Amino acid sequence: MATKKLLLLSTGGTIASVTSNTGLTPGESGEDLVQTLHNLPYEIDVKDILSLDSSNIQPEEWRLMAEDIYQYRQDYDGIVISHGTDTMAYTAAMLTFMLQNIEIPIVLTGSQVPMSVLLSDAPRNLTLAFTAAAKLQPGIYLAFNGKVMRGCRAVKVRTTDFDAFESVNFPPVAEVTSDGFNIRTRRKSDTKPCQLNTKLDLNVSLIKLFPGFDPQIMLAMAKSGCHGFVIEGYGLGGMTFIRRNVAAVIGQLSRQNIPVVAASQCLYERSDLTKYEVGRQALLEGAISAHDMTSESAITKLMWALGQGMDLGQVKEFFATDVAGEVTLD
Ligand SMILES: NC(=O)C[C@H](N)C(=O)O
Repeated sequence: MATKKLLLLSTGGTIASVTSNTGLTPGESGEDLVQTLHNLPYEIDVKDILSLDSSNIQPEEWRLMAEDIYQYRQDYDGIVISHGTDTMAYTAAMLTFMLQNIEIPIVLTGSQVPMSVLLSDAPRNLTLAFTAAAKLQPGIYLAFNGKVMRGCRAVKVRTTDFDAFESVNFPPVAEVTSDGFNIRTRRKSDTKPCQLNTKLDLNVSLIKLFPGFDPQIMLAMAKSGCHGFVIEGYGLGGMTFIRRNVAAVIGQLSRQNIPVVAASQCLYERSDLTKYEVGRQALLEGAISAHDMTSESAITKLMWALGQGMDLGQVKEFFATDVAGEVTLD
């Protein structure tokens, strides 16, 4: 079998960070990272495209990554992106929407400890990412601490522990066990060609409900240009309706063609607005269920949907569609 040809796009993050007077900051190149790995049975090219802590990664950087992936996808069997962990799940979710039907595996990874530090988790995460990029079917993935998950299901759940990410509401696609690289789940492959689409509407907001939240703020935000909301409600997606009537505000926003997606503050399982009165009122007023999507996927999906010029009805339909494995619809 021919040796797989892989590309590393390095973007910074802790994995590439060095100590400075102003705190840990990216300073190592992709070549530095790859050189610390030994005996990888792949041909690896490297391009340094960014050198940022991922807290500084924003839609402009998502676009750059998506464009580079799109440009190089036919020259490589797989692409690895080294990236800070803080916003990696958002990047992974957004790339899922920007690069639908991608023809090769794209695997994001990073580390909790810089590559240059003894006992860092970087070498094994990067090795795992290259393995996943060589072996998995096409798609956008995140590889960390022995697990590879769908990018659109990943959530950062720990700030310092090596086990920083979890695959939420969907099992990891692959895991490292004593048998080696174990692929657990496969998805029906699409044969449609990949389309790069980086149009986004950034005028969106992600709100976490708390007792006492005044929903009038959402109307003020809409007035000053907010085009869509994701609200993390309680439990199955419940929203307050006495005194501070969130459901009624959702109705007002819906009548202005402004979508409100109802997600849950609970990390696991799903939002279901049909069960309780506090959910049904919101549903009747036009709330759109995020089902079992992560908030990272819900907000990036909304940015992308509005970027396509979708109206409220189309956004509703789009959220009832599984684009790339980000949602379970029953
Ligand atoms: N572990 C990390 O990579 C955290 C770092 N602040 C980043 O996201 O770039």
